[in-house]
Amino acid sequence: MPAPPKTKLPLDVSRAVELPTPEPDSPYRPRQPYRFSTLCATVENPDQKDQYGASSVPIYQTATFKGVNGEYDYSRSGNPTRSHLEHHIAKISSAAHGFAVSSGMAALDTILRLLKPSDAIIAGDDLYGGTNRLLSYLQTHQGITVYHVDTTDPSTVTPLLKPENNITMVLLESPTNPLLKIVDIAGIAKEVNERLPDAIIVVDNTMMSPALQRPLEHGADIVYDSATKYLSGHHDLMAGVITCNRDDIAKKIAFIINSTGNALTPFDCFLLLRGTKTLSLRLSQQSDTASLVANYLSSLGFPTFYPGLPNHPNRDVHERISSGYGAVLSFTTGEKELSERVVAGARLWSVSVSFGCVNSLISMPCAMSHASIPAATRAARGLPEDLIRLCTGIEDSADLLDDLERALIDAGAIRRTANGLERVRATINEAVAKLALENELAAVENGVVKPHEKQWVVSAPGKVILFGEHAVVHGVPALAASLSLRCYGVTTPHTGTSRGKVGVHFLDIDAGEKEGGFKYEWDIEGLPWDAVPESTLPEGSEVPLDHDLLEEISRSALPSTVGSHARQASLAFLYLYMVMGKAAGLEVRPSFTFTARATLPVGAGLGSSAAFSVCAATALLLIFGRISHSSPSDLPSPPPSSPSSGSGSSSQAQAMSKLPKALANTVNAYAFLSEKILHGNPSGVDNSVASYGGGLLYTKAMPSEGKEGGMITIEGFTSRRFLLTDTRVPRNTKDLVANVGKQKADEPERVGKILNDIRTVVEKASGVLAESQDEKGDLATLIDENHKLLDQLRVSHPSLETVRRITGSEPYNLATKLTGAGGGGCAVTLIPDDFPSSKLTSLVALLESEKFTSETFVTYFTEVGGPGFGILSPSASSLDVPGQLRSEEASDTLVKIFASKSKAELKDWAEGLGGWVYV
Ligand SMILES: Nc1ncnc2c1ncn2[C@@H]1O[C@H](COP(=O)(O)OP(=O)(O)OP(=O)(O)O)[C@@H](O)[C@H]1O
Ligand SMILES: C[C@@](O)(CCO)CC(=O)[O-]
Repeated sequence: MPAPPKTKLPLDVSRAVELPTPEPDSPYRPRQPYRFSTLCATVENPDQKDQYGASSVPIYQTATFKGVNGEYDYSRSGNPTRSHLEHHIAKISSAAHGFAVSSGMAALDTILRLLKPSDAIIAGDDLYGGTNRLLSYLQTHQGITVYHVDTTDPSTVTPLLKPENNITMVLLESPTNPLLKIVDIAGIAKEVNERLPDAIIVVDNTMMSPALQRPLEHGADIVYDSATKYLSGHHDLMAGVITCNRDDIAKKIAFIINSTGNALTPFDCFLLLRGTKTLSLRLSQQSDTASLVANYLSSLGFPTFYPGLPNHPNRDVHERISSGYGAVLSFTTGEKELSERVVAGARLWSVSVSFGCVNSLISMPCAMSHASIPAATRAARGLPEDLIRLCTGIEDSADLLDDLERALIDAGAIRRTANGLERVRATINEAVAKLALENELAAVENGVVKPHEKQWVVSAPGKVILFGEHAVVHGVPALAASLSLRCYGVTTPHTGTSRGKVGVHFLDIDAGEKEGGFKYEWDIEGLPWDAVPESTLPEGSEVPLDHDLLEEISRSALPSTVGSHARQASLAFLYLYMVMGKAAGLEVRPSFTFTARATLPVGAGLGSSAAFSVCAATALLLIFGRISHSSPSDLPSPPPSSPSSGSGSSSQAQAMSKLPKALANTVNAYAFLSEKILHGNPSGVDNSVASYGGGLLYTKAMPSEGKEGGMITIEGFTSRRFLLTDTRVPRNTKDLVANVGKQKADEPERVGKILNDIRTVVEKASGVLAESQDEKGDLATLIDENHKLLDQLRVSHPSLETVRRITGSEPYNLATKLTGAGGGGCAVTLIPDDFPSSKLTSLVALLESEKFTSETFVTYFTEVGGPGFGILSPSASSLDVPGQLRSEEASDTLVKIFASKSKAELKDWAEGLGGWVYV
């Protein structure tokens, strides 16, 4: 186990003037300003000398003071014990002003009273339940708009910083609780100051305390702490502190505290002052222990969230403004019940809410501190139900580790083997695979091996849209989820005569599988590189498609004989290759073949184009070395969620992810470009589902209408059963989407009404799915309604009506609708939980005997809600030639096997290749 980093405690020379530094002993050996622990221990206010020289600040336990012109008259307005405390807190927080109130929430309430009705506030989407509750109250009772965005991704904040949004406050917290996500406080503060100079930046610093982080030094206007936690340290009082440098803000805060009467009582001020004297000492030991525990859990393969771990996302951002990693960490076990057993089994770790105490605590946030956030919102925000939070105290770290280990063993989360402790459950394999992938990526980054000299294997899921297809292109939300049917992509490095060429091999399309698919190679230098603009990656939430470049590639790189499926797919691949290639500016451009094959039916409405696009984007990002072992984020992420949705984008993916979210954002942004080539005017729902996986309520951004897009994860969808029927009637999404667009332009009123009706259906369906119960069968009615509305948009087809007739008739009585673009392709049928399997078998037989073209219908009974894109970890692969994927022979063998497997075998074969790492 690596030794934990020692917590560095800060030395801030810039504050020297304010410090009670003694006179220099001699001009040649001047004294340094006091270090932080000295500052903590030294309670000294030169303006308030004690009349008797008391070493400890006395408790002025009095409500009133006699006289008329004295400094104090009434303890609500001021009290000497409180003045001492406030001076001390300001001193250790690099602040000009400090205030002490009755709790952390009282501190936030005081700050939020600076807002006026119609003001708007930006806040994170991974907030403490109490903060969330207070913000929700302000929204409903005070006319304040709250934009919950993923503040760990600054690009979700920037688009909101417009004067018309009336943002007057930005509320940040870093690391967040309980997922320890890092927010770039300094970066966001700079951006806010530039764009909205009047907006106030508020930071909740409770997790770090002034010992490890002083946000006022990094652009914050107001900082508050729940002093119940580290500042007091003993869980024997409730208190909140507020610090700031601006006199105008301080004046208002003093006014609010005096008016509301929430100032801290004298006795609690005394206790808090006493606690702060040991702050530095406590947090130093607590952080060191947290680091040990985090490394221990992570080495066992538990997904562990702690900023001190080498792979913690944005660790570098944290290190820029903090001097330690804190004493809170969290981890998941993979199962809620397992986590419950671990928590119940701990002895030394007390089961308790809150943190910051000298005693170690263990809790399950979803059942405790975050229980006030509704379950659906928690899920949408990516808070795993099995998350365990640990807050380390000052006990001996060996005792704490021993106690935790016993709890993990007793709960069945780990077991002893001859080789030591081992995590029970298959997920240990994922951890190994991830480690191997990271090593491979590190080797690429360190120049040991060129990324295009390696063979990469990637995959991405197809999708089923349950509600809202077509309408989603025009701004209506859609409900969709990933499928276990996937597209797979393999890159094979070129050697010999193929060097200098880039090729594609699409095994599923045009010539078809039997003939070996479509194969083509281009002379890399012969491609129209001059047509690629210098920078095609502008700032903003969406990367636009360069139609001139597309036209040029189409004209000069593809002969007219290439069929439409292969033409579109080749165009999308070449476009991404050239855009990334130009940006990479390599002397020798990567020479390889990209081979694609899917278990999904191509062009049947199950998102084959998006799965293909995500595979191509991922493979190319790997080839160009753009996927590093530290998460890249050179493309903007998806749009932030709307205030009404109250949730961050793709947050489920984020919390559960093994591949970083920033990477998923980059993949998704490129895949969206490819989808624009394949679909013409896509909504982005298909590529988002293929990138992030799971179930999504997706809304497209409509900049022309000033509407922001967003997505939230939906759980209820993925626990249901669906039967998919492919009518085998070929259709083309691009044409169908264009046709609906034309109807909308020609008949705005008729189409506008249909779109509105679809919106109502989607809203009702989201409600039913969130309830997770559908006793009245509402979902079936809504499926039927949605199909009829799609029929009015002229995207149904007689073959789809045949599926509806069969599934809807006796004895089945099931609801069916088209899915995807319609015009043929697939239909989706909802199968109730209690639907007998014998009936299902006879229904499938009936459907599979039906046909519309020369091919009979094909049914799929596939799982929904699986992971997003995946990368095969090369060194964890169990290929015939283990660990030698780089050799030409091994590469060749891999593609040959890939092409030779039957569709039915492909999934198991690909999964059996070794360790896959997914989003
Ligand atoms: N496995 C694949 N190999 C190569 N190209 C593919 C593959 N799958 C899809 N494509 C590309 O995507 C196109 C199909 O896209 P289309 O949008 O019509 O169907 P879909 O994505 O399955 O349906 P929907 O968008 O309605 O869900 C193909 O013509 C081809 O260009
Ligand atoms: C028809 C459509 O709504 C779904 C295709 O799967 C198009 C899109 O959203 O891009």
